[in-house]
Amino acid sequence: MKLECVHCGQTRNWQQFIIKCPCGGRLEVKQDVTGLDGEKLKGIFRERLGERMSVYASGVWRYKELIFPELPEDRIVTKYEGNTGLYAPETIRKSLGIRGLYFKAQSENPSGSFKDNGMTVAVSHGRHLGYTRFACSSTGNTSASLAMYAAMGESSSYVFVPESGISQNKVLQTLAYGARVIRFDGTYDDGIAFLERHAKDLGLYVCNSINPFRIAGQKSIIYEAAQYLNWELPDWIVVPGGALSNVTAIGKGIEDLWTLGMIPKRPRIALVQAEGASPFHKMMAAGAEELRPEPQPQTVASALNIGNPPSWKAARRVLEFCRGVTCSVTDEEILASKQIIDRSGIGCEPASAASLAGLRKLMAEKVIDKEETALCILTGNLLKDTQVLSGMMEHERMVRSDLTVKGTERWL
Ligand SMILES: N[C@@H](CCOP(=O)(O)O)C(=O)O
Repeated sequence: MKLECVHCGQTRNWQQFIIKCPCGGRLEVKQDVTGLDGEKLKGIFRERLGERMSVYASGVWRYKELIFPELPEDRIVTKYEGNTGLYAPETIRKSLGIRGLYFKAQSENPSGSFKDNGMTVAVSHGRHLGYTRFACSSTGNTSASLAMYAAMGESSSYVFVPESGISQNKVLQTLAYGARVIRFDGTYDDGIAFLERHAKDLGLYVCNSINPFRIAGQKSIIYEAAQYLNWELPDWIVVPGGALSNVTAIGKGIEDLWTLGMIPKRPRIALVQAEGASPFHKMMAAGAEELRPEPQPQTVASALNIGNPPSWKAARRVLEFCRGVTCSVTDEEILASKQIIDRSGIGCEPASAASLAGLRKLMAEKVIDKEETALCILTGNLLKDTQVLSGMMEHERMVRSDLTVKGTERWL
């Protein structure tokens, strides 16, 4: 495994980790999977499904050969992340009129979001290199995940959290795991810029998705979905997009499976952004060469409140590889889809519901055909954002009762 700069192409080994190449480019993990035997791997991954309390019981480290083969097992910090549900909600499928529909609930991860898939790898790597101080900029899910793994690894975490536009629950979760929370006036993007400039001097190991080990771990989301579906993925993978780490990781994961002949066809990716924070979609729709950052991103889906997504170049490359499309959806569309997902019993945070909102929109626009199949990625847990929930709460569904059988017609 090597780290390669996406800008100048310079490579370094994974022990010589830095968050940004001296030329200013971002680093990517380059792993040559061509020597691996896809069929043999399927057998190994199948056997590991029976593991309990070993690192291979994790739904990330089950795929270690494709993620970080060099890392010694005893350096892994795991909470048996991954292993999340794949659901086929029949009522929603029927109401959409699509041939097949799945939800992959990354919200069922130990800290309640998909960040755990990547964080276990980043924190394990950092600790192996000898770091004891970990940091991130966050709208809340990344910080909660980092704080949890840092605590598991008996290390410290320092998280930079914007003063506004984020969910208080996530900050409380982060504090509860013992992180030092540094609040600031600005956006997630400002926090990233600060860490890129100062983390090295402060001795901090950065755990945002600009860290390529996060992306390597998040590839497991699509490996797991493929394994659960007997190595045959649906026609479309629908992914919400803020910082764009998920779409990047899923695209790279698909590329690995395809290169190794482990899947018979390459699914397409649909990337969905919230309208008030959609610089990537705007760039793609305009056929522009460069992303124009949005200084004031604004959406009810707080996890998507990102105006300058760090992974946009990598995301564009994977969309090319997967013949991807992009779209944006309004806050109203997001909340309407969230209600559908919540009432199916699966539940999710607002950002996750952008996937279903996007699927509905792309079907209405006939980009996705009803004869096709789709898998929506749900990124965060329903209880991650109770502020939004109380705003949505329908009080007419609550009634008072004096606990006598009289008046039951009001609620029965
Ligand atoms: N929604 C994210 C913001 C992006 O974070 P990153 O982990 O991709 O850097 C959050 O939870 O902070």
